[in-house]
Amino acid sequence: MLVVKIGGSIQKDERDFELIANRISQYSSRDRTIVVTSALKGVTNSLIEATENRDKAVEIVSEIYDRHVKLLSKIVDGPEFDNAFKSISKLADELFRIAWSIKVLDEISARVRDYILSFGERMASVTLGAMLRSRKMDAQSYPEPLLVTDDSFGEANVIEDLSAMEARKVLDIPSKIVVVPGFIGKTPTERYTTVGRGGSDYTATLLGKLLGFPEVRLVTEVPGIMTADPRKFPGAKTISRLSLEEAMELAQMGAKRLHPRTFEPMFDRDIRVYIEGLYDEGYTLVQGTCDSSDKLKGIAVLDDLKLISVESTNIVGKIGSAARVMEKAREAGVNIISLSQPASETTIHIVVDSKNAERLSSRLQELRDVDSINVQDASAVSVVGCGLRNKELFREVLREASSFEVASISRGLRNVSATFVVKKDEGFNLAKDLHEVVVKWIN
Ligand SMILES: Nc1ncnc2c1ncn2[C@@H]1O[C@H](COP(=O)(O)OP(=O)(O)O)[C@@H](O)[C@H]1O
Ligand SMILES: N[C@@H](CC(=O)OP(=O)(O)O)C(=O)O
Repeated sequence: MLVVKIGGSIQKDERDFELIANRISQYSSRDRTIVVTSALKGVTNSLIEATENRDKAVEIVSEIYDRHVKLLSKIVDGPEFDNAFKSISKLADELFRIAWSIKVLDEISARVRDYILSFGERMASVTLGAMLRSRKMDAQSYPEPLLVTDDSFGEANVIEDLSAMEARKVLDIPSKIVVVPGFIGKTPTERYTTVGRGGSDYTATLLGKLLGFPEVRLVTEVPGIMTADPRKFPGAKTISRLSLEEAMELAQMGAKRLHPRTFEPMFDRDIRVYIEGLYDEGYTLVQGTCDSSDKLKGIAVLDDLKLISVESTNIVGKIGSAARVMEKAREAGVNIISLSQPASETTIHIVVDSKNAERLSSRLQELRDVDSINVQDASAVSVVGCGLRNKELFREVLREASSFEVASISRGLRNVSATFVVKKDEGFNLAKDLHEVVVKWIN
């Protein structure tokens, strides 16, 4: 029994669906398969645009509907086409009605936004299921969420015991393959929610856990998790195996745009997760914890950040000074990406997303006892690998970093990562140098 997740990046055209059908056929011939699908490539972004540019919402929905119908006409035949066309048109009618209302009212709530986003994955699961059936595969679509969540719309938290009951419903469906939507959930009162961008990866691993399936496969456009983003680092190589700690660190820092919680369900469960390419052979296996053969695995770069330095000689030794700074971040609703303070306690460095910097720094100005607040462009470059626990390897990484003006160094989960905060214009060069060290040590 296995879960196979089909990413949005590989759902563009007929050729993609031909390859997807072959891949699913290969896995389902060996075992019962739950297929988790993302929305077609770009559809979630278009739906988000509809919620933001509300005067264009109807037009955008119309394009999304046309795209699904055109695709269906190419990949689905006969009576399967008629059924799928009816289901997609019914979903589109519902979506058109919401698009009209947000256009007319020019207003939207977080709940309605998630409701709108849910259509991407629901339409995709109808499309993919119909395509498989039209190829005489024993498949069924179940285009409703299996995850039950709280009502934190946009980043909903999964309620595992209720989700497990909901998820088991698919086991009663007699087909060998069941296609379900990723990314979306519903509250116990049946409101649609979403679990955050990239959430289909997380849906797949979570279903693996909830259904007790030992294997999860995330099929995507790159042949596995690579030593760096291949679009920016042409020398990036596929990582053959990642320990759970390494995978969690890389996911948190945005590698393969994985949902940060993708690997959480693997804790204390014996689940193997493969990240594999649709077009090129190659995969990454995520399994187990660090072992002695693990060296360095990859780098990740966050390069649209701001470093906010709060300086004051009045806060030295005062209990609660750091807490007051953090409280301002909480009040402003700003996530802190990295944080450091020297032992002299004269400065607190906070790294945040650029878009949040102004909001936080203006809140920080309200603090008494602060001499100055400086804001500068920054990048955070992280190296990941269990080998960083080894002094020799860590020294080699530090040697590379020492050619740059490093504002702070911090270590991640179980010391398997090290993050260097530097000026934005130095970020790429540091990443390039560290990537060379990683590629030298990758095993
Ligand atoms: N370390 C990395 N390894 C692999 N891909 C990466 C990495 N960092 C960034 N990426 C990018 O992630 C993209 C795949 O993620 P995504 O578009 O979310 O796929 P999917 O839609 O299939 O889930 C790739 O196009 C790649 O450029
Ligand atoms: N469609 C959602 C969920 C998802 O996981 O997509 P993808 O598999 O394309 O990363 C998103 O774009 O965030």
